[in-house]
Amino acid sequence: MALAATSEPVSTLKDVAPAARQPAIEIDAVGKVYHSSDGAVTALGSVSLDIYPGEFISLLGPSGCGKTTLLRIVAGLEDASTGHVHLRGRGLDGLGFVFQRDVLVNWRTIIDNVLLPIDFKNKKPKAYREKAQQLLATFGLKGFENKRPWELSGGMRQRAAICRALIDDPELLLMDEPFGALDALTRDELNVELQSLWQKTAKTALFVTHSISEAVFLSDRVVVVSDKPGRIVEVLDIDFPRPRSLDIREEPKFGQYSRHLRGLLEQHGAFRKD
Ligand SMILES: Nc1ncnc2c1ncn2[C@@H]1O[C@H](COP(=O)(O)OP(=O)(O)OP(=O)(O)O)[C@@H](O)[C@H]1O
Repeated sequence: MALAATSEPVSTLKDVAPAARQPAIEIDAVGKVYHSSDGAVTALGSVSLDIYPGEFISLLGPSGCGKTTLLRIVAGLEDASTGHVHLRGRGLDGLGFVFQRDVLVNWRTIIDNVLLPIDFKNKKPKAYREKAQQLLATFGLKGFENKRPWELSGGMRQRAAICRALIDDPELLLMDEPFGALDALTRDELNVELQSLWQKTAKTALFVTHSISEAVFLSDRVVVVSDKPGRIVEVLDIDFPRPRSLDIREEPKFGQYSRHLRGLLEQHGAFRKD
């Protein structure tokens, strides 16, 4: 395990057969400048990263460093000012997105919220209803299909939002701090459920978080992004076998990874002294 900070981002994947080495997501020198009434804000410097099929990658960085911006550019919700993103496979049609807040539609039932992407894509919801029911059952929401979002807890709503992201069987799962607003126990529970689902379905996952331990627990690689304008300062391989239980957080290696990442975040602006 090499934990030394490097100035060059590392984006190679070990132990992968050459045929599988085509990235699922290629982020090539992506930069973003926002123009507002207060002037120009450079949210992202120049970010390059290759993400391989079936990888679980976390973006970890200080508030405002451009993590959401990068995710939105990958999802095609935002244009890059410079550089480009290339998605293999189904492209944007193969994306599932889970936002910071669940953004469920209050006037739709839970199952109809899960079916929303199917409606948007003008596919026949009937064919997907059984799948929606299965997904909701997998995420502990059996019996809540016909409730409205306000009748569910925050954790349950976020589970429903994950089901919605999965309904059209995406190849790429983009998640923007999906568990940030949840209590610690629910967050742990959902981390384990997410890992299990990701392992079963072999999706490529790009996950934004502020939590060092969540990033280490879930990821194959943790990408550390510097303070605004965001750039990659290091990509850390997390070498724990899968499936991982929450007990790995007690292991010395987990502590080493966490300390190393905390040190990088301190160096790169996560803990301001002002
Ligand atoms: N639409 C916009 N117009 C102008 N500035 C924006 C816009 N969206 C984001 N920004 C600015 O770009 C920078 C990066 O924002 P972004 O939301 O990507 O950061 P982040 O790392 O996801 O933050 P957080 O972790 O707090 O969610 C911030 O300074 C933000 O104020």
